[in-house]
Amino acid sequence: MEKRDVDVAIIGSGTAGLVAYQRVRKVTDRVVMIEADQYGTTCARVGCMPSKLLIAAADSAHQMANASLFGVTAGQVRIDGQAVMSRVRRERDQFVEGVIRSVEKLPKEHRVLGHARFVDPHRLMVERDRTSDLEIQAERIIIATGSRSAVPKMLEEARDRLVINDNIFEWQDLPDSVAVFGPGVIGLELGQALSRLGVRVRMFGIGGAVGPIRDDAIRDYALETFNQEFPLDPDADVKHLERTGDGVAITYRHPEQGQITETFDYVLAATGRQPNVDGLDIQNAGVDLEDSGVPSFDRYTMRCGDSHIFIAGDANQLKPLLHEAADEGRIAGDNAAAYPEVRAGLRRTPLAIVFTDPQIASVGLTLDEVDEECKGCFAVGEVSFEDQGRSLIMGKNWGLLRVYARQGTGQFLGAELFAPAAEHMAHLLAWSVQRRLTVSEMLEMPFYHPVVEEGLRTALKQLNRNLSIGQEPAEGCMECGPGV
Ligand SMILES: Cc1cc2nc3c(=O)[nH]c(=O)nc-3n(C[C@H](O)[C@H](O)[C@H](O)COP(=O)(O)OP(=O)(O)OC[C@H]3O[C@@H](n4cnc5c(N)ncnc54)[C@H](O)[C@@H]3O)c2cc1C
Ligand SMILES: NC(=O)c1ccc[n+]([C@@H]2O[C@H](COP(=O)([O-])OP(=O)(O)OC[C@H]3O[C@@H](n4cnc5c(N)ncnc54)[C@H](O)[C@@H]3O)[C@@H](O)[C@H]2O)c1
Repeated sequence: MEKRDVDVAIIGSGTAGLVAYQRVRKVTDRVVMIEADQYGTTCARVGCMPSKLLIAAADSAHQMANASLFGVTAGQVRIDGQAVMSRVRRERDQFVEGVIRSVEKLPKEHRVLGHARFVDPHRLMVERDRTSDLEIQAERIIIATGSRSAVPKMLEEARDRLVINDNIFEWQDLPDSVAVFGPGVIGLELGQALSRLGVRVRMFGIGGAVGPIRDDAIRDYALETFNQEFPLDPDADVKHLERTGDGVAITYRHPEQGQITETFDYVLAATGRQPNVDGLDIQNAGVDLEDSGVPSFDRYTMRCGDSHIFIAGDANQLKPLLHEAADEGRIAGDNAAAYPEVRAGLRRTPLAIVFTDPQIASVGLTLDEVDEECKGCFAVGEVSFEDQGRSLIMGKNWGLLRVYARQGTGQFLGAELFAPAAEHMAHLLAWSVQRRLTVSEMLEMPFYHPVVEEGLRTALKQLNRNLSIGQEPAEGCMECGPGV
C-alpha cells in the first residue's frame, strides 16, 4: 500500500477545502487535498449557481407574463422547458469548468481522488477507485466534507420520481407538476421558480416555518404572498405517498377540501441537509462529538477541542452558506498551517439571502436574539413596500421590512426583510451592524430618490421614534418626493 507523509491533509475540495488549501500552501508544500467524488464544488455544480440560473429563467417568464401592467404586451408567453434546462446546464458547466481548471493547475502530488476515513487521529486511509488504497500520515487535518440532502424515509416511496438538488438540474425538460417537500431555502427558491415556469407546484412543510424567517410578522406576510402563486402549507398533514403509474400520488389534508389525493410527476425533497461526517470513521479521530456526530469545535478558530484537527464549511453545520464556508476555510487553513499557534479569525455579521421574489433576507441578530441580548429593552421599526415609490414604479410593491435596535444607545442590531431588492438593502444593513452604527448614524447617510432604500429609511425613522430618539415621521412626508 502506498503511504504519504504530509504536514496538512484537507478532506474535501469544495469551497472550504479549496480556500483552506490556498492558505496552507502559503506556508508549506507538504499538503494534500482529498476529494471523494468530483471536482467542481457543490456551489457551482448543484447549488448556488444552477439554482440562480433556473430562477433567472423564471424571473424572465414572470416579467413577460406581467408586462401588461405597463401597457406592454409580448403576445402569448411560451416557455420552452428544454431550452430553459439547456441554458441552466450550459452556464452551470462554465462555472464548474472554471473551478476544475483551477484545481487542475495545482501540483498533482497535492491532489488525491478517493474517499478518506480516519484510522487514528493522525492517519487517514483513502480508498481509491483505480489504484490501491493510500495511507496518509498528517500532522494536521482539515475536515471540509460539506453536506448532502437529508431525505425523510416517507419520500423514498416516490422511487424514481424523487429528486433532490443533485439531480434536478439534469432534467432535459420541465415536468408538468412537482410536489415540493420542505418550504426552506431550497424549496422556496426552486419551488417558486418552477411555478413561474409553468409547473404545477404544491409545497408541504412541517412545523410552520417559512424559509429561514424568524420574525412572525414577516413570516405571515411571506406565507400569504407565496400562497397567491402556489399552495404552500407550512404544517401539512400528509397521510400517504406512493409511486403510481402516472407519477406520485400524495394523500393529504387540504385546508378546505378535507382529505384529498393529488398526483404529481415528481417529488422534490428540500427537507434540509446533513453534514458529511458519518462516512469519515470520525470516532477514530480522537475528538469529542456532538449528538449530531459533528465534532465539537470553536467557531473562531475552527479547531476541534484542543486537537490538531479543524472543521470548516457545511460539514460543521454552523452556517451552511458559501461565504461562511470560504471564511471558515481561510481560518482553518491559516490555523492548520501555523499550528500549534492557533488564532481567532474574523467572523462577519450574519447575512443570509433567499433568492425568491420578493427576496427574503436576514441580517445580524434575529428578533429572539435581540430580545435575549437586550433583555427586552429594544425597539422595532417597520415599513411595508405596498406604498413605496420605487417599488410601485417597478410594479413590485409588496413586502415588509423590520429593523431592530437597542434602547438607550440606539445601536442597530439586526433586520429581517421580505422585500424587493432585499439582496442590496441587506448588504447595507449588514455593513451597518458590523460597523456598530446607531440608527441615527444610519439616517445621516445619503439616500437617493426614487429608490427602494427610501423605504428602508422610513423603517429606520420609525425605529428611531420607537427608541424615543427621533421625531415622529410626518404622515405622507414629502422629503423624498412621492412615496415612502
Ligand atoms: C441548491 C443549493 C443552493 C444553494 N444556494 C446558495 C446560495 O445562493 N448562496 C449561498 O451562500 N449558499 C448557497 N448554498 C450553500 C452552499 O452551496 C454551501 O454552503 C457550500 O457550497 C458549502 O461548501 P463546502 O466546501 O462546505 O462543501 P462542498 O462544496 O460540498 O465540498 C465538500 C466536498 O467534500 C467531498 N467529500 C465528502 N466526504 C469526503 C470524504 N470522506 N473524503 C473525501 N472527500 C469527501 C465532497 O465530495 C465534496 O466535493 C446552496 C446549497 C444548495 C444545495
Ligand atoms: N440563497 C441561499 O443562500 C441558499 C439557497 C439554498 C440553500 N442554501 C443553504 O442550504 C441549506 C439547506 O437548505 P434546505 O432548504 O435543504 O434546508 P432548510 O433547513 O432551509 O429547510 C428545510 C425545510 O424542510 C422542512 N422539513 C423537514 N422535514 C420535512 C418533512 N418531512 N416534510 C416537509 N417539510 C420538512 C423544514 O421544516 C424546513 O422548513 C440552507 O439552510 C442554506 O444554508 C442557501
